[in-house]
Amino acid sequence: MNNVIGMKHPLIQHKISKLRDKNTGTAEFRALVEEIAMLMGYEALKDLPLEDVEVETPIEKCMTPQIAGKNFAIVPILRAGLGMVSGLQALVPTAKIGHIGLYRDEETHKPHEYYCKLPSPISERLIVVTDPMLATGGSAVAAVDFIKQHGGKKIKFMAIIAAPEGVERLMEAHPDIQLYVGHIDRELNKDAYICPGLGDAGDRIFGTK
Ligand SMILES: O=P(O)(O)OC[C@H]1O[C@H](OP(=O)(O)OP(=O)(O)O)[C@H](O)[C@@H]1O
Ligand SMILES: O=c1cc[nH]c(=O)[nH]1
Ligand SMILES: [Mg+2]
Repeated sequence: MNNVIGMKHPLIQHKISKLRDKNTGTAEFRALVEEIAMLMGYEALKDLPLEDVEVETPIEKCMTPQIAGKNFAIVPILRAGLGMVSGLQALVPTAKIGHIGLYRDEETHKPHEYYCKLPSPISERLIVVTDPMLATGGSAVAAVDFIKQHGGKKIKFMAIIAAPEGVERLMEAHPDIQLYVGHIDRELNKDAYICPGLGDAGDRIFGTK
C-alpha cells in the first residue's frame, strides 16, 4: 500500500519497545509517546507548506521560508491521541488543534462520538490526525469521515502501533490519506486488542488503570 509509511528509524523502534514493556510507568510512557510523535512528525511534515517572509539578518534583508502556520492543524482522537499533540506542537507551535472525542464500546468495539471541535476553515489545511493505536480501524475511519464531512481534504493519520486489520480497513475506506505508522503488529485478539501491542494506550498515558 503506497500511502502506508512505516517508520524504520532505530530511535522510534527503540522507544516503541519501551512503550510495550508493562513495567514502564505513566510518566515515562507519556514522555515516550511525546518523543515518538515528534520523531514521526519530522517524517510526516516533510511536505508542510512554506511561505517566504522578509527577515533582516545582521548583514542585510532577505526573503526566507517559514512554515505557514495557518495551513496546519493537529487533530487528536481523545483520549489517547492527546498524548501525541505536544510532540507535534514542539515542531510547529503555531499549529491549530482540533479535537475528536471517541470511545470504543467494550462489547461491540464500535466507536461512539462524544465531542468534536475542528479549526475553521479546514479545507485548505494539512490535517494530521493522531491516535497511538489503530486496532479494528473503526475509530480512525469515523474520525476521518467526520473531518471530510466538515470539508477537510489533505489528511494524514499518525498511529504508533497498528493491527493489520486496522490498516486495511482505514486505507480501504480512505485510500486518499497517508498513514504514518510506527509498527504494524501481528493481529487483534478476541477483545480487539493489538497483539503484542502495549495494552490500553489511554489508560497508560493518563494512569487510569
Ligand atoms: O481501531 P479501534 O478498534 O477503533 O481502536 C482504537 C481506539 O481505541 C482506543 O481508544 P479508547 O476507546 O480506548 O478510548 P481512550 O483513548 O479514551 O482510552 C485507541 O486510542 C483508539 O482511539
Ligand atoms: O490494543 C489496543 C486496542 C485499542 N486501544 C488500545 O488502547 N489498545
Ligand atoms: Mg483506551
